[in-house]
Amino acid sequence: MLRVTCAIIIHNEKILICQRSNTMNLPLKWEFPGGKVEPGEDETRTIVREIKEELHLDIEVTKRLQPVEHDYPAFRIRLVPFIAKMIGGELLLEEHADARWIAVNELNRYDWAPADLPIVEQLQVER
Ligand SMILES: Nc1nc2c([nH]c(=O)n2[C@H]2C[C@H](O)[C@@H](COP(=O)(O)OP(=O)(O)OP(=O)(O)O)O2)c(=O)[nH]1
Repeated sequence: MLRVTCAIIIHNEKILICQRSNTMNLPLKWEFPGGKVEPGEDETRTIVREIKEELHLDIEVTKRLQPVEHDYPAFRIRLVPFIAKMIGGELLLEEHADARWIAVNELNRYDWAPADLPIVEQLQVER
């Protein structure tokens, strides 16, 4: 099973969502940014590292949400979501096609990676 972390980054009451590029797996799907946990790596460390590498942002994790398990045709994923706040840096996209700061009530306007749908639902309920 592929272990992946993702971050729901909050800043000025908006959430950062990112669109996967054409060349990535799940092309042009929207996601919460993050990436694969490396062997022996702590998940919190993974998410802080990935957000810095991919977006040039500094984050502080405030909460870990319930992990989601999802079966894609070619692999199975365990996606661990973290709520985080932006504490520094300036957004610069290293890998993604697009990124937007949006309100919670705009989440359902986007074409999400299937594994993210339970997280999107959870965020809307908790609002
Ligand atoms: N980052 C991220 N990946 C997600 C999400 N939902 C989802 O199904 N995925 C899938 C897409 C990919 O198959 C996998 C994560 O791969 P990735 O390409 O983002 O991770 P990475 O940066 O560590 O990978 P790599 O480029 O080093 O190979 O998880 C999500 O919300 N965020």
